[in-house]
Amino acid sequence: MPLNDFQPVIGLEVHAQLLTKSKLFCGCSTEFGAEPNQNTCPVCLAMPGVLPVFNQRVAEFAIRTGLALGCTIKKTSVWSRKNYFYPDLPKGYQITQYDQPICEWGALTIDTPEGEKTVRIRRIHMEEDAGKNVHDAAVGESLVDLNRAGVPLLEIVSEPDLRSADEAVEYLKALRDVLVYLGVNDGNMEEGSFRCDVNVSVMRKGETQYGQRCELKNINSFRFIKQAAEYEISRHVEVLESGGKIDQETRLWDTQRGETRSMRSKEDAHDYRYFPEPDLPPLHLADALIDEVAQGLPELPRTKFKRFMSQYGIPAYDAKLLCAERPLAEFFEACTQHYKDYKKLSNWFQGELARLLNESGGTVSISTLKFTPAQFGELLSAVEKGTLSNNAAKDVFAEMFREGKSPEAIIAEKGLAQVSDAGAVEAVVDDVLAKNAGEAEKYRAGKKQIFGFFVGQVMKAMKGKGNPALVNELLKKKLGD
Ligand SMILES: Nc1ncnc2c1ncn2[C@@H]1O[C@H](COP(=O)(O)OP(=O)(O)OP(=O)(O)O)[C@@H](O)[C@H]1O
Ligand SMILES: [Mg+2]
Ligand SMILES: [Mg+2]
Repeated sequence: MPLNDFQPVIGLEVHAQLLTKSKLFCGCSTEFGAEPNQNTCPVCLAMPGVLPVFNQRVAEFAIRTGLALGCTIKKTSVWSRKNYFYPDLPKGYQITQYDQPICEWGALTIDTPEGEKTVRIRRIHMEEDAGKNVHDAAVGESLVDLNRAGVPLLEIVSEPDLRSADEAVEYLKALRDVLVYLGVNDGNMEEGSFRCDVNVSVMRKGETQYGQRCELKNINSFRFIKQAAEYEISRHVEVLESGGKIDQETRLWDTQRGETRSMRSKEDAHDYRYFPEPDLPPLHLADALIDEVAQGLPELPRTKFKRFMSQYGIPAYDAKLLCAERPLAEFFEACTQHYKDYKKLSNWFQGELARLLNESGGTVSISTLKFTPAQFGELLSAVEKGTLSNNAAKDVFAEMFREGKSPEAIIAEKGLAQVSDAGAVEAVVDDVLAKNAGEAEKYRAGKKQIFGFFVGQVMKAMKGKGNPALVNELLKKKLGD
């Protein structure tokens, strides 16, 4: 298998749209989904003579991201012009950062089958997004929407430290989780607010010199990223095995055909004729601002995940699911104040809660739940105490989810309380055994398989509300087991 003779090498450039209200250099809204060209002004339309004004919030978001990823925050960074022509870029250049970005040298830890791995992050810089070309084949027109022009982006550039498509996907998932936790990005790949260029090369095993890379542009799902990277790795191996050579290229992923296709030969930095942006001074950051941002950093997903395992004694699988989203993790922690069997609590999160959220089709989220952590705790405690059967608890929970009533009120209203009073259950057991004396005789004589029949009779008499453990226990006792 020739593939095994080669080592894939992958480096990722992530473009993350920042969740600021206004654009990078003007006051236009960054909101997604507005009518085309609604969120524009002379600055982002690139009218002659306009000047950019830097949105300070963007620096705060960049610092927050840089600190979370362990980067050095540069006290001085510089804006540059990256020149290229495209219809969605009316200025003819993009304002970005080049040789002096705001953050340098950080890292992100990911899980691989071989254990934890640290992927180096070379740089994070701020830049403006371009507009969007919309190709309408039906009318045979290409249209330009400039709502996105000037929306702030962070470009987060990894070192070529990834060694497989799976590792690349792990890195992207971990990075997306961090950005969403920080509140700087919404993580939405479909809408393009989290996008990624995948740089792929291969080298023969044992070599130290990296091969020529190809850059796969803007792939909008983890699944496609994995497919595209794997396709590209095989393509490189095939070309090299047959004596060919890889050209530095920008390639597209064709979802329909499941293959990558050449788009253009990859430009080198000199093609862009980068130079310092004359309309913006270098950005100087005060220590006080960096300190303030550092103070406000939340606990990050990986730290939280590890803490959940140790503090609550739950398996990695559970901790991972619970920490996938910050509101979910926070709600779980709030519930732990009211119910102490953390594994059982986690099971309810994965089972009933996840099911109901899913069934709501997105109309209910963790942040809009109608019941409180205390009520969730009350419900589970009622099951624990035997006041409520597990099945009845599911009905009560669904009602809490829909109506936001307290479990106590629902249990009373629906008459769901389970009978755990030994005297009351015993009376019914005695009655059932008296009415079925013949069957009881057979049981005592060895026909043990009819035990379920007695349980059924007792439950029927109690309209399903007998505490099952107690019913079983008393029946066994009375039947002489
Ligand atoms: N031989 C290689 N194989 C795979 N990836 C590589 C290789 N060399 C560099 N890379 C990766 O390619 C990416 C280069 O990104 P960078 O932003 O520095 O430059 P660029 O792609 O030339 O610029 P642009 O932002 O204009 O696309 C990095 O993520 C880096 O890790
Ligand atoms: Mg880049
Ligand atoms: Mg690139």
